[in-house]
Amino acid sequence: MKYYAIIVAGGSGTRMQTTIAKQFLLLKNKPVLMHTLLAFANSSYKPQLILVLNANLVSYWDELCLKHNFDLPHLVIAGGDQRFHSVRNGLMAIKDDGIIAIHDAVRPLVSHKLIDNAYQTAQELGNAIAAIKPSDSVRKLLSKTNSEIVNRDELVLVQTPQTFHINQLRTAYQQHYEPTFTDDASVVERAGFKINLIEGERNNFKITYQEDLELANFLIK
Ligand SMILES: Nc1ccn([C@@H]2O[C@H](COP(=O)(O)OP(=O)(O)OP(=O)(O)O)[C@@H](O)[C@H]2O)c(=O)n1
Ligand SMILES: C[C@](O)(CO)[C@H](O)COP(=O)(O)O
Repeated sequence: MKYYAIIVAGGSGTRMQTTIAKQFLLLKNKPVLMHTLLAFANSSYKPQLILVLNANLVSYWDELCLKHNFDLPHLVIAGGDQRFHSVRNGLMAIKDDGIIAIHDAVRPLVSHKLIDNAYQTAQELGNAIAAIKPSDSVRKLLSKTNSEIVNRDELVLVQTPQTFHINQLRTAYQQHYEPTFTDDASVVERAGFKINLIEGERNNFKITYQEDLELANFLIK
């Protein structure tokens, strides 16, 4: 069986409001993205790595690799307008069958235990989607001035890795893009496949705002 990981890093990080996109910012003297690639490279499944980047930033990435002596083998693919298009571009680079994990470049604290569980469960069940239970209370906005409580026991917060038999993901990504496709599970579910949740990790948060980067700097080893 062949194992792959697509690390999506084609976004512009608008919510972070930094000049350099968040995936290139330094965490313990190394770009966020390098920590993420190393997490997958060091997992038991040793996946082949596919890195999706904004086409305009490929030479910048090459410079960063030289500067940080980063020589981990990986294939670089140009991203697209939305995360959906970036994943699809990465997927098109793979011709074989096997098991594929899709992971946000900006979740560098993902553990080897979670990565290994994701590959193993997807191999057995077709897919595996990391998720955690909300620890805050949750309310639904009804209007600008009105809201109502939601039963949080019926909700989970979805993370990556989202891991699939490649054929399942290929079938799903033949669909046209829809704004509700905010992750890979939503695309695969729309194609008619059952989604299998696995236990995610609280530390596997998505670096989105400045405070997330500060917390990641504190936690990363
Ligand atoms: N066209 C896009 C958009 C997003 N991503 C990637 O998808 C992951 C999750 O997206 P998000 O955290 O929303 O990143 P950005 O889109 O960069 O952030 P923002 O929404 O704040 O602009 C990130 O690793 C991001 O680089 C991507 O590969 N291609
Ligand atoms: C894929 C994801 O990280 C799962 O939580 C999330 O859906 C990405 O959403 P964003 O709109 O790209 O931040």
